[in-house]
Amino acid sequence: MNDINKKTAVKAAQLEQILASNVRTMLASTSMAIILAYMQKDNASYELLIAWLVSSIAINAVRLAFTLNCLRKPSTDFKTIENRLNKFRLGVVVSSLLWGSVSFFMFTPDEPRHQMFVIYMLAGLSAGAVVSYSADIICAMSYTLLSLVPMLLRSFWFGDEISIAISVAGFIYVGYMIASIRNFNRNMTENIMLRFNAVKRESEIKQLAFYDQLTNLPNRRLLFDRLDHALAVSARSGRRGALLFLDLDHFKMLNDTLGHDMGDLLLKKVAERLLRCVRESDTVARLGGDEFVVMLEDLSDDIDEATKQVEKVADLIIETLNIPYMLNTLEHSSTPSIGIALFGDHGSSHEELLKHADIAMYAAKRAGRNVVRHFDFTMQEAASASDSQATVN
Ligand SMILES: Nc1nc2c(ncn2[C@@H]2O[C@H](COP(=O)(O)OP(=O)(O)OP(=O)(O)O)[C@@H](O)[C@H]2O)c(=O)[nH]1
Repeated sequence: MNDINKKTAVKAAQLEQILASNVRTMLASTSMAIILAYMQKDNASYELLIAWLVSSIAINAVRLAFTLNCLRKPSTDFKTIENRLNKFRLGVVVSSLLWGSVSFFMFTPDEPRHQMFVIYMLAGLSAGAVVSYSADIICAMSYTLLSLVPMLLRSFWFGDEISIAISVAGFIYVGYMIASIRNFNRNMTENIMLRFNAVKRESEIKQLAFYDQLTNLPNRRLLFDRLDHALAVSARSGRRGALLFLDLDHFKMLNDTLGHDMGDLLLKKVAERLLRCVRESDTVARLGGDEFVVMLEDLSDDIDEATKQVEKVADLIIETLNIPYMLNTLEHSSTPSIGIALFGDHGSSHEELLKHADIAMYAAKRAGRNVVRHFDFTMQEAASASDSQATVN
């Protein structure tokens, strides 16, 4: 997992967290703006108060609409996430500047109760910001500092003894808040990384358990899983399916003459070509060595029609795999032998189907290779007879 994925995961989680709490925050902030404006109606210029209130409500409405839009259309793209985070931060800065501006026109040293009320409101708001915005240190810090500190400074310079005491207490409070924001933010980032690493490990384990490491195709275990599912679906719907068992001809010779690495390269190229021959809903698996299996699903319910459909794919595979390969600088020709077994007609369990497709593939080898053979039960008798012959000998 690369750095960009890690960064994206962290930023996405940060954004998700701040967006999730922002609807509540916007409603609380708007209510507090209305209450504050009402309470200060006799202590500030009426025009300024109305302008401030309207601006606060407008910016909160824009931020709310932005939040709802992001929540409705989540993104996993790094650039989009970063862009949204920056816009969100801009909204936070504008909001906190508006709250900070309160210190210029709602500063009432002659009305200590009102003065305390304003400071109490701003402190409450910034405490809310620690909870809501700590996932992003820039949002949390700017909200706390820009909204509360201007009022504390004014109280300190222009207030009486009690205002100065409140201001000093306020600065201690801001110091605690900054420490909390940093702790919360560090813990959250660590949590995100732990979650991210756990997901990454899980996907690596799945990859090892269910996929072939050389070609990245599903392995035998995943093929059987999908085959069991496909057989159940086919039995219910009546739509047929098929297994194509494919073995490369004289693959050993390539290994012996050009080396194992060239053999590996051919196997990878064969896997790529096979994937191009089938629909996305079909499965191409590697059983091991030079053996591949293609599982076709959702074929016609009519046996003749289904047989034609499978033959068409098998012919396409033969044609595609017969095209010479470039193995580094060497041109190499390879052919496959293919055996076909149809769901239901040639077996109703994964073991049976695979065995029958394998028997058909051996019939294709015996027929001279680079051909397709359909399974029929006489092949099985022949295979059993030759097995018993081998045992007797
Ligand atoms: N390069 C490479 N070779 C492998 C791998 N796994 C198995 N093999 C080799 O694949 C070859 C399989 O050969 P076979 O299918 O038995 O024989 P063949 O030469 O293809 O002959 P026919 O199948 O009868 O046409 C053996 O030489 C194995 O050692 C692998 O992961 N990479």
